[in-house]
Amino acid sequence: MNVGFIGTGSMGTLLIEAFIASGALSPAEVAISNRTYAKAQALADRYPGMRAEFMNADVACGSDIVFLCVKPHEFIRVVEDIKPVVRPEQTIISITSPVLVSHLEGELNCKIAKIIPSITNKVWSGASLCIYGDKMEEADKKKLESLFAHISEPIRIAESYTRIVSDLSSCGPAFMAFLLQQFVDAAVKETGIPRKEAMEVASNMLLGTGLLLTEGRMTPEEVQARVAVPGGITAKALQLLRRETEGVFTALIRTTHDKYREDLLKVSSAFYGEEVNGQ
Ligand SMILES: NC(=O)C1=CN([C@@H]2O[C@H](COP(=O)(O)OP(=O)(O)OC[C@H]3O[C@@H](n4cnc5c(N)ncnc54)[C@H](O)[C@@H]3O)[C@@H](O)[C@H]2O)C=CC1
Ligand SMILES: O=C(O)[C@@H]1CCC=N1
Repeated sequence: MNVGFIGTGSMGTLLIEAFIASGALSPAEVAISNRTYAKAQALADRYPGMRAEFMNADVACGSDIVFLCVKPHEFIRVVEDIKPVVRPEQTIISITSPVLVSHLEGELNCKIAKIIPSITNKVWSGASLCIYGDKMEEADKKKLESLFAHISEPIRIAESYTRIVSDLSSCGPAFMAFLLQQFVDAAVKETGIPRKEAMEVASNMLLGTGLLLTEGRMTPEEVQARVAVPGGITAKALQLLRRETEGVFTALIRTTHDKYREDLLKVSSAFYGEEVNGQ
C-alpha cells in the first residue's frame, strides 16, 4: 500500500514515525512533501526508501491513501495542488476537525475520510477518531482502521461530535498534562521535593490511573470511592476539588467549541468563497 503525507510538521512526522516504528508501513511505501522541502528531505533521509517529493501533486499521484497534515487554513492551497491528479479509487484524509468531509468531497473526486489522531499515538496508545464520507466502502474503512490499529484504538464517530471527541482524545493530553504540571509545581513549592522525583511519581500515577480506567474496567467514580475512604485525607481533598473546579470544564468546552466555529467559518470561506463576518 502506498501512503502519502502532505505536511511533515509535528503531526505528520509523528504519524509517519509511529506507523514505521510499529511495522504498519515500511519506508518504501511512504511518500512525503512539505512546504519547506528540506524538512521533508531530512525526514526521508532518516528512512532509506522513503520518497520526499517537491510537489504535493506528486505525492497524491503515487499514493493509494493520502494524509493531509496541514493546519485548517492551509488546506485550500493543498486541495488546489492535488485536485487535478486525484483519482476516484484513492482516499484523501483530513486530520483536523474544522475541515469537514463535505469540504473535501465538494472539491476532490475521490474517497474522503477524516481521522483525528492524538499525540498519544506516538506511544501506540489513545484513540484515532474516524469519520467517513459517502464514497468510503466498508472495505476501505477496515483498511484504514487496520492501519491505525497499529498505533491506536480506531473509533468511529459521527461528524457532529468531532469537536467534543477531539477535545477528549486529542486536546485531552494537553489538558491532563497541564493539570499534572500544576499538581507537581505545587508539590515542589509547598514541600521542596525535587521536581524530577515528583514528576516521575505523578506521571506513573497518571499512567496507572489510565490503565485502571481502561484495562481495569473501573469507572472514575469507582476509582474515587476506592481511594477516598470515608473521613480520610483524599475525601477531604476531593471536597475541595469539587468546590474549586465547578464549571471549569463547561467553560473549557465552550471555549474549544467557539474557536472551532471560528475556524470552520474561515475554512468554509476559503472553500466556498463566502464572506466571513461581512468582510
Ligand atoms: N497537535 C496535535 O496533537 C494534533 C493536531 N492535529 C491537527 O494536525 C494539523 C497539523 O498540525 P501540526 O502538525 O501541529 O502543524 P505544523 O505546523 O507543525 O505542521 C504543518 C506542516 O504543514 C506544512 N505545510 C503548510 N502548508 C503546506 C502546503 N501548502 N504544502 C505542503 N506542506 C504544507 C508546513 O510546512 C508544516 O510542516 C492541524 O490541523 C491540527 O489541528 C490533529 C490531531 C492532534
Ligand atoms: O483539529 C483538531 O481538532 C485537533 C485536536 C487537537 C488539535 N487539533
